[in-house]
Amino acid sequence: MTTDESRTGVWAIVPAAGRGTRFGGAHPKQYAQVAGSPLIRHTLEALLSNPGVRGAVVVLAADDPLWPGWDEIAGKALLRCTGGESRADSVLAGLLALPDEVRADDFVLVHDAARPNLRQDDLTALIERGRNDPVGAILAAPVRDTLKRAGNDGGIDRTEPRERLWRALTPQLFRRLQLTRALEAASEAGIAVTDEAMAMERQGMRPLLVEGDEDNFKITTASDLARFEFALSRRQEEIRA
Ligand SMILES: Nc1ccn([C@@H]2O[C@H](COP(=O)(O)OP(=O)(O)OP(=O)(O)O)[C@@H](O)[C@H]2O)c(=O)n1
Ligand SMILES: C[C@](O)(CO)[C@H](O)COP(=O)(O)O
Repeated sequence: MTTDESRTGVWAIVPAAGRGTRFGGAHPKQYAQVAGSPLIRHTLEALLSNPGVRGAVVVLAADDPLWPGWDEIAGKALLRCTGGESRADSVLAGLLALPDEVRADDFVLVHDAARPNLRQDDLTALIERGRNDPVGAILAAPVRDTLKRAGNDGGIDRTEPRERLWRALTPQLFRRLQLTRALEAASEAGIAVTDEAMAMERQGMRPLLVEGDEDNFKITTASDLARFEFALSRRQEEIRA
């Protein structure tokens, strides 16, 4: 960790250019209303209200119909750029759109717009532990359920071993140039990486797993929205208590 980084915080990239096909609805899920705000607002406030985050680049679809045009949240700068066909393409676009103050070896965060329920203590832990790792780190949750491999007939083929299995979450924290090169290499090899860590692993690197809260789930289907509304109301009750 350089002295500058410890003083200024890290920049975040927020991929928000998806169509939300599994979610359905008339508009992309990042604009679904929860407690009076679009989902993406909850995500951006969770990120930008943390003292360890300096600003964010939101990656939007070229035809995004609803971006409200915010240029700052929680007093932090909010930039935007246009995403691509895949989430990895969108993250690459975000990396290229970061301000010049973000140096090649500075750490940057990537966090899904679709993960609004990010806890401050998890975000802070990821930044602190990731910055002290030679490669970087991701929030993740250990698998606690028994895992089944399904057959084509809907029956169970077998139970999969779950020892040392984790579910990758976001944010994921890596150095700007290393992540850019890893994503470009995966793209050139025709490999569709589903998270940033996968691109880094392909380069022979071993990102650190930082355990995060199970409630940092991704809004993927419509039922996830009700789960977030409940989590939000529970958190607001905790604050009032
Ligand atoms: N080309 C893409 C695809 C996805 N994302 C973003 O990546 C995050 C995680 O992706 P996912 O949950 O799969 O969102 P969608 O791609 O919108 O969902 P679906 O696969 O159901 O269409 C979301 O914040 C989404 O907006 C993106 O920025 N660019
Ligand atoms: C990045 C991610 O959220 C980690 O679990 C996940 O891989 C995104 O997958 P999606 O299919 O693009 O939602």
